Amino acid sequence: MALNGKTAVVTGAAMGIGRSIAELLLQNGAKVAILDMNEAAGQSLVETLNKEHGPDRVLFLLCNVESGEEIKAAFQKTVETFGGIDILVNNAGIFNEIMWEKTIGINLAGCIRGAYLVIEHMNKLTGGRGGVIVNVASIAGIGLLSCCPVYTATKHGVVGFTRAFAAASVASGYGIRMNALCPGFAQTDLFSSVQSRLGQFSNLAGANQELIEKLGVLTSAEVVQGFLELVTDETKNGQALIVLPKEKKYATFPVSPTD
Ligand SMILES: NC(=O)C1=CN([C@@H]2O[C@H](COP(=O)(O)OP(=O)(O)OC[C@H]3O[C@@H](n4cnc5c(N)ncnc54)[C@H](O)[C@@H]3O)[C@@H](O)[C@H]2O)C=CC1
Ligand SMILES: CC/C=C\C[C@H](O)C(=O)/C=C/C=C/C=C\C=C\[C@@H](O)C/C=C\CCC(=O)O
Repeated sequence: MALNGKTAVVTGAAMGIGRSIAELLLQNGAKVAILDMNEAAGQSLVETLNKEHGPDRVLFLLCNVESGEEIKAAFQKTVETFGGIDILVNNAGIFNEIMWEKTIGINLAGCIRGAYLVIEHMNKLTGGRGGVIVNVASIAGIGLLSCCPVYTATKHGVVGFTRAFAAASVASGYGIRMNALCPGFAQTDLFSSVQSRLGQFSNLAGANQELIEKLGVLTSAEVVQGFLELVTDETKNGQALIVLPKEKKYATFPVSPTD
């Protein structure tokens, strides 16, 4: 898929990794709808991006991914403004082992909500032109982080949903690909807040710090280096791309009887 002229929706794009993804898409010629619940940050970013890329390439829509109605309205406004949706990036996420139900509602349920609500705009069986969905999971969706079992569970859920949705879409003829981006630690507001949101297993903060020192910390710009291939390479479907400071690699999974 060539990006020039395509329309992308990025959730949680007012800052952090989502902002870097939106900027990369704009730099490659796409039009971008930025969905976020942080109105001040979203409006400020759009003003910046309008100056850099012109007034008709980027749109900010206030949207909480915990609400199906808000996602549905944002997708409809995007279609009315840009004429369709070719790319969805389910990026919005939080880290909070104390408010763990909220973490599940945003990281996993928010990702599923976005995917299921964008189908009507992409599905080739109902007049769509196909498309690609990238879910921002984490390397904690492949291995585990003992200090945060709920966050780990949400990201494992995102990876599992990605692989199963990708297979179902092919089997159904939707023409929609789905892949997961699985970064390691990255310097963002979420990362900075982790220590104060560890909850049940906050006693393991030291082990987490050792892991951070061992693996290093990515910038948001480094995180999205692998993102483009998940969108543009039409052979990538149901894949999970791990991005660490020293390497990028596709995760491998045990062969299952249903493969
Ligand atoms: N920072 C890190 O170390 C890593 C982050 N990730 C994942 O990357 C994604 C982005 O995280 P960061 O950029 O680090 O976080 P961040 O906190 O810097 O940015 C997250 C953005 O999402 C928005 N957001 C949060 N909840 C929302 C909701 N309910 N509805 C709409 N927008 C919402 C926030 O307002 C913010 O603009 C998350 O899914 C996170 O789990 C994955 C691996 C590593
Ligand atoms: C404590 C959580 C800190 C930040 C949250 C952030 O959003 C995030 O997701 C960071 C994840 C970082 C994980 C770093 C290392 C994980 C290591 C083990 O889980 C091994 C994982 C996978 C091995 C896969 C492989 O190498 O093939």
